[in-house]
Amino acid sequence: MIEVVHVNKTFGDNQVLKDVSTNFEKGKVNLIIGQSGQGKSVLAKCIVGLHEVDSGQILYDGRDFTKLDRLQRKEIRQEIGMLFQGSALFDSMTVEQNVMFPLTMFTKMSRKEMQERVDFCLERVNLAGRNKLFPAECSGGMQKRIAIARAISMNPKYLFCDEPNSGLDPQTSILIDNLIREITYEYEITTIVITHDMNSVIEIGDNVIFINKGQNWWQGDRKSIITTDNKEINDFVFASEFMKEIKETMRKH
Ligand SMILES: Nc1ncnc2c1ncn2[C@@H]1O[C@H](COP(=O)(O)OP(=O)(O)OP(=O)(O)O)[C@@H](O)[C@H]1O
Repeated sequence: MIEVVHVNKTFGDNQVLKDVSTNFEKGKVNLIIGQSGQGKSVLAKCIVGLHEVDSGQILYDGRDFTKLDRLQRKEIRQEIGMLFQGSALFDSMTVEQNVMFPLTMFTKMSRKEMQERVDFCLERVNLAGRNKLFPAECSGGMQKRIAIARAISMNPKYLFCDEPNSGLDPQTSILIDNLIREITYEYEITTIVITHDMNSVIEIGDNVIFINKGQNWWQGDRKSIITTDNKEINDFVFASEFMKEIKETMRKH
């Protein structure tokens, strides 16, 4: 579990995060949603230590990241898998080399152990045998799955996904969402997904955190999002006529 406790973050005279407290639960898909510019990325960057908080605590299973020194932070960072927007694969490396990269950087595994781990991770994302391809030879959905294989290669306790569905067609988005959910449940990972995809909210939102005006405005699961009367979240999630219809249909059942 990751706990965020009374976190504040200001840039100049712009207070972006205002006393944000929330929990990201273990073995669950935790979604951060909200309009553009409300502080989602700043919150995520504070959690992984890319921004220092002004005040407050970030607890990784009880370990206060804000109080740790560089080496202690490094230990926690090695427990974090990152899935970046646009996959961020190395174009000059093969699929296998991309997935192996964190293992060569951060572990003392033998070549054989690394190979076994890479094969296992590629198998897990349904890319067995695609080891020698280059990213340019792979579709957008495949690239995302390679990035997921790389993110889980170190057996992470925590998984951060920044807009995992951006640039993907609806069907492939569902496949990626399902994969993220399966992996989260299977390995009991604390997964945090920043998303603008309302389909993901309804499909995989075990714990949804709605950031509005720099605050944790609303929090609940995908079922309570259907029934909430909170105006701002309703306006945001059910903005389109299509989403309004889905809400009405789901409310009736
Ligand atoms: N490094 C920075 N320096 C100064 N201001 C920043 C910095 N990073 C973010 N901000 C400001 O913080 C606010 C929130 O930005 P943030 O990137 O968290 O929004 P977001 O909710 O993730 O939006 P989007 O959905 O568009 O990615 C914005 O006003 C932005 O200008």
